[in-house]
Amino acid sequence: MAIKFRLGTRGSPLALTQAGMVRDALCAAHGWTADEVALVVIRTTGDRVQDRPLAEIGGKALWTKELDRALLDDEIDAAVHSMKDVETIRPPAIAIAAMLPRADVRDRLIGADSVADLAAGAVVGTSSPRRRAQLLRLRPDLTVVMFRGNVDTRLAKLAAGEADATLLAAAGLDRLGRDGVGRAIPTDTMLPAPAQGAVGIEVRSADAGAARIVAAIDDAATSACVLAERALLAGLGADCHSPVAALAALSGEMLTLRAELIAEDGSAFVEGSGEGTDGSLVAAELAADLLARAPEVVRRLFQP
Ligand SMILES: NCc1[nH]cc(CCC(=O)O)c1CC(=O)O
Repeated sequence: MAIKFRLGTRGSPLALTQAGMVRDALCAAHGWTADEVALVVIRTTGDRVQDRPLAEIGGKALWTKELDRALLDDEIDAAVHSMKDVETIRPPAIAIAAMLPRADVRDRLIGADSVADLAAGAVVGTSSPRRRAQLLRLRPDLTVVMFRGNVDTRLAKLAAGEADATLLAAAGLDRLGRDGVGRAIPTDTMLPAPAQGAVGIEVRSADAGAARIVAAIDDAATSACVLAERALLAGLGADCHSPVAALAALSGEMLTLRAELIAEDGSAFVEGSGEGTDGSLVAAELAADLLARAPEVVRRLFQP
């Protein structure tokens, strides 16, 4: 047996599960056996530093920098990512080549049945500026404390009483077999992060062979929606420090994109939507529209 393809992944349980899903999809598409696809675990700065806010140690690049290097150094043929963690602007030498079918896009609340049901003044653990802003907008009485670490770490912190509740992506919980954990929050109550629930695969831009291999497992609707959500981030000049939520949906050729920008303390926000057949155009127009209508405290968080 010879290795036909090398997939780079982070080493967290969720990352390994997602890389396994990509391996299975590649095997099904190309008639390979599992041992012909190597999973190469790359340790990232984000995995090592758990005790400080991501913003302080450098943001989203923490998760992708080492995988980018391994890809560019030809140690791997493709890198598997949660698309939510992939920076808005990618190096020209790296291309997003495919996405798996999107999972449940919603956040789940763990510790109460709904945001409205949280006790007055409850403490909620999250390190996501979006979740923090959305929670405080809905419930200004809540106290939001920093919660980092992988899914298991956060559930352990909750069990240890460090907070009354926490929010996690349904996609991550489900993929880790925790489908019974928490209550899904409707997207009308809490719009998810751009690209939430999508697993993407990147290749070297110059590697047409790898791009072709990976394209065989692309879910076109997921790619169209997630690329539109990412184009919105680009139009806003937004990154992982930005309290922005966005969700696209496809109906035939028509793409609908909803988004909201929220002040970090939840005190102000702007929301809007757009639709059309060209996702990047819809995204660019919605970004401009939101910025034009945003209250000053919200607008100054964004630098297009
Ligand atoms: N930022 C961490 C991260 N990146 C992707 C997921 C979940 C899986 C997904 O959204 O695809 C999570 C955990 C979470 O937000 O609960």
